[in-house]
Amino acid sequence: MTAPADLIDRIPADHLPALLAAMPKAELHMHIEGSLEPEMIFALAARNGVALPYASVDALRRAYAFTDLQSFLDIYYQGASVLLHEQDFYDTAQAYLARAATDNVVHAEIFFDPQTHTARGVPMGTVIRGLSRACAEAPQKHGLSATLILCFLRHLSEREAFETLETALPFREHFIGVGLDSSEVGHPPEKFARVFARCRELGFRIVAHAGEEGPPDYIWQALDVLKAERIDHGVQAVHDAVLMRRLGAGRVPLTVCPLSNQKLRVFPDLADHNLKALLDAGLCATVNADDPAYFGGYVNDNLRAVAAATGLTARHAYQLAANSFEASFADAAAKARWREQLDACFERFNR
Ligand SMILES: Nc1ncnc2[nH]cnc12
Ligand SMILES: [Zn+2]
Repeated sequence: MTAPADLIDRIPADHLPALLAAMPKAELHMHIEGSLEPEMIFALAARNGVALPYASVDALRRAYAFTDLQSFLDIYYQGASVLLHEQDFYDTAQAYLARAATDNVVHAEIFFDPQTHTARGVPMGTVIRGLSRACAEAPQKHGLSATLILCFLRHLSEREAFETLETALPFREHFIGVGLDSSEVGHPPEKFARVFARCRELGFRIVAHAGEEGPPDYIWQALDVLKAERIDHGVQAVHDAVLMRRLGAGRVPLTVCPLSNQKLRVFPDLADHNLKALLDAGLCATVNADDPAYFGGYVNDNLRAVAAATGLTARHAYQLAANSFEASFADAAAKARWREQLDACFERFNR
């Protein structure tokens, strides 16, 4: 069943914030290291005896004044340095999953950056076991399903990516796919062509950050060279009409992160964000939090803010939730179940 358009259009506009919060949704673009709230960074630093270059939680929060992606990444990698033990990774994922459930997230595909940790001497197994245990418990504990996607850091070399893949393979049943993140400009997807070819041979799902700050050409490379099934961000696609047609015709999902784009000055004024244009062009765009602890909000905060700033309607809301299910790597039965929950939610708001 699909909620009929006229039913959706009868939902009063002032119900939209509540509808956005209540509707079931999948979150497909969030970095677990980016869910470390300042309080948790300080608590883990104390637990593990890690020295931080900030005197207090407030001082750390005051440092979150980013000018671009790199200015954020420098602080983000520093924050992740408090994660040392399997329990730290478990606690971090568990805190995110509990929070996501309150936003009516029914399914999460979670990025992790192993190189951030292995470079500090943390074993790969420590990272993956901790995160994976929290994901495995999520259905019972929080009523949502959760899986992991391993991301390669694109500012590092192809060789280091291959080494990371090798080190992670003994744990391959714990992650469903691979992605590409970190400093985009100057590190095009084609730098990792051979790594991703190997990952495809191994049967991993493929995603890549592209077109966050980088040009549309990076999105083409992610699609044609890496064979990415989803593009993370992708908002620069609007500058290439041929690419827009390709993304629309192929229903290639874009995992868009509005508050991230605002805070990293991709769209300094959220009113200028192009999410609505992407949706109205028929693209499979979704809304996600990226790094919620750093950018001022979780997925519902993103939905609420971008809807208010750009004038989204109930129909856009329905499309965003439906797109998030379509774009997920879950099986068809789960997708059909979530779609029914979505329709039931919209029907409740119509009464
Ligand atoms: N927005 C972002 N872009 C690239 N790499 C990231 N790692 C964490 N957040 C990221
Ligand atoms: Zn991201």
